[in-house]
Amino acid sequence: MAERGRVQRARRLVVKIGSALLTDDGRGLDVTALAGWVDQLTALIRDDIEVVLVSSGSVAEGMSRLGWRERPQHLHELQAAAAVGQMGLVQTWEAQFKRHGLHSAQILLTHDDLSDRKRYLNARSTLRTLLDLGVIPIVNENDTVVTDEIRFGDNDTLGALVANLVEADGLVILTDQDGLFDRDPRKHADATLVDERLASDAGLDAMAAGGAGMLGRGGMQTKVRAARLAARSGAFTVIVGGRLEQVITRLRAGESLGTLLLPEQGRIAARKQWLASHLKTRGQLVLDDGAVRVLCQGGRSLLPVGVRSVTGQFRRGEMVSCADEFGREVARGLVNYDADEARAIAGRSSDRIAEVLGYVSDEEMIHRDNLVIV
Ligand SMILES: Nc1ncnc2c1ncn2[C@@H]1O[C@H](COP(=O)(O)OP(=O)(O)O)[C@@H](O)[C@H]1O
Ligand SMILES: N[C@@H](CCC(=O)OP(=O)(O)O)C(=O)O
Repeated sequence: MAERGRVQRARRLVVKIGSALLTDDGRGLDVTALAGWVDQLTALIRDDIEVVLVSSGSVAEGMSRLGWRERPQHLHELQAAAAVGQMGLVQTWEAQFKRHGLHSAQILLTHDDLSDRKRYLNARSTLRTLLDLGVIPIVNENDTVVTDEIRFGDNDTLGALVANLVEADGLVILTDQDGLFDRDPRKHADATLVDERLASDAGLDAMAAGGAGMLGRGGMQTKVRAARLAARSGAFTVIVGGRLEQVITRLRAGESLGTLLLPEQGRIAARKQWLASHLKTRGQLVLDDGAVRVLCQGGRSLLPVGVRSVTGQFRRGEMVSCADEFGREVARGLVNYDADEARAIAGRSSDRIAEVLGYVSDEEMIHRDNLVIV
């Protein structure tokens, strides 16, 4: 109960909606329900809360459009269904947000996009730019091209990774049950709803052991796992019934709906710990005194102008060490430019990056969120 204020205070949320909810249990896109969620999300956005939507439903909607009653066995059929269904999904989301004068954008990701450092930073910059522009990113797995080796597998995991990517305060998972119960409520009529736990609580696994619904992929197991992943960047997770009247608005008002799974540490501490665990550095940036001072005071990004020299070979997104003029390490961080580019823009002001490189991917050499002082 005590922690519900976190949901009220959140400034950036990832909201994931499952297949059964979106497609009215496989009968086809539930436009009325979708419109209801869009109305509530729009109210959040008007309140200056940034929202990224993770929408499942492409396979379920594709099956419904193609008149398939049973989930196909072959991967290429599933992928074909996803391709058909994704059209309907994005069209419907777009039309609904347009009613409120809001733009939306389709983002299809594969696991590779988030495991490759460079693509990770690109995905992150694009999502951030969309949020800055007031556009609602609508994310799904790129089902048409994924194979088993490169799939997230379920959108709960994808939702958590997106929450890590955009450093969301929280992940809200809308599903067809009112939340996480102590046992599968489809099989046990006396199951009781779990209100609040630490995401790391080992007792949650046994509760979530029942499988998924007909249309979903992961059931509660993937939702609990997603909550643990989200907790790694300090985000809370709410698992809640998407059919509850005004569910998003009521959560936002602090009402105790669904199950709240909490991280053990705050967002910034979690991120810094994650960064600090990257032991291997690929190169070194030697900073001038001004830059060293600014970084050590904390909370500031490293700009190219403060870099005197660059050693080593590294790529955008890799970890580099930052040292003062005497070679003493002062910080580490994920660098926004390849080594050759970093050399070319070192010592220059950010507004000259375009002139030197022909493009600007970021104004900072290392963004403050990706920097840890040592
Ligand atoms: N302990 C539990 N509490 C709630 N639901 C559970 C539990 N164990 C298993 N389930 C099942 O998980 C299903 C939701 O997961 P899933 O079908 O993957 O939905 P979604 O499409 O929303 O991701 C529920 O319909 C429920 O039957
Ligand atoms: N990318 C798939 C998502 C599958 C999935 O995870 O479904 P769900 O468990 O309902 O969130 C689709 O759009 O059908």
